[in-house]
This record gives sequence, structure tokens and C-alpha cells, in this order.
Amino acid sequence: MVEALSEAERADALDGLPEWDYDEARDAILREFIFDDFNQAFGFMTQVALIAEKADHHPEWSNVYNRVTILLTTHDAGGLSPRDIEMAEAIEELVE
Ligand SMILES: C[C@H](O)[C@H](O)[C@H]1CNC2=NC(N)=NC(=O)C2=N1
Repeated sequence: MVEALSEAERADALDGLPEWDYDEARDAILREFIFDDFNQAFGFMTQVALIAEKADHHPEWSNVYNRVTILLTTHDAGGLSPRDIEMAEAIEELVE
């Protein structure tokens, strides 16, 4: 059973993810990605979908044309867990 991060663990993890914002109400992290066009955005979403399926850890996300907003939290833990951090780090590698 995955556990939610403690406040200290969360602060430490988010130091390494400065592009992500913390949503206290949801105990989640979120980030908006902006691409050149819809094709670029959808290609990114396809890559994230494959990572999510492989990790069995899925984002809550939305897409409007060239923008993709991703929210990560762990339902099984009732909040932010290491799985979300790992997923965010994997996603950052796609856009570096
Ligand atoms: C049964 C399955 O492994 C679980 O429901 C997985 C699927 N993907 C998931 N994704 C997220 N974000 N949180 C979860 O708790 C979660 N649990």
C-alpha cells in the first residue's frame, strides 16, 4: 500500500520539481505545458499515456488545443505519494 508523503518529504521532492505547483486542497501537484500546436500536444499526451500505463499510475489531465494541464495525486494514498514525484520526473524528461 503506497503512503502519502509527509510535509518534509513533499518539500524535499518539490525542490526538484520547480516547474510544478502544489495544490494543497487536493494534496496534488500540477503543471501546464504549452506546445506549438495540437499535434505536438497530442504527441506529448501519447508519450505520457504510455508512461502512465507502464507505471499503472495515471494523471488527471485536460487538453485545450496546444495546452496540456496535468494534475498528479495518488488516489490509493489519498494524497501526494512517491509515485506522483516519479511520474512528474518522467514527464519532465519528455519536455527537457
Ligand atoms: C488498481 C490500479 O492499480 C490502481 O487503481 C491504480 C491505477 N492508477 C492510479 N493512478 C493514480 N493517480 N492514483 C492511483 O491511486 C492509481 N491507482
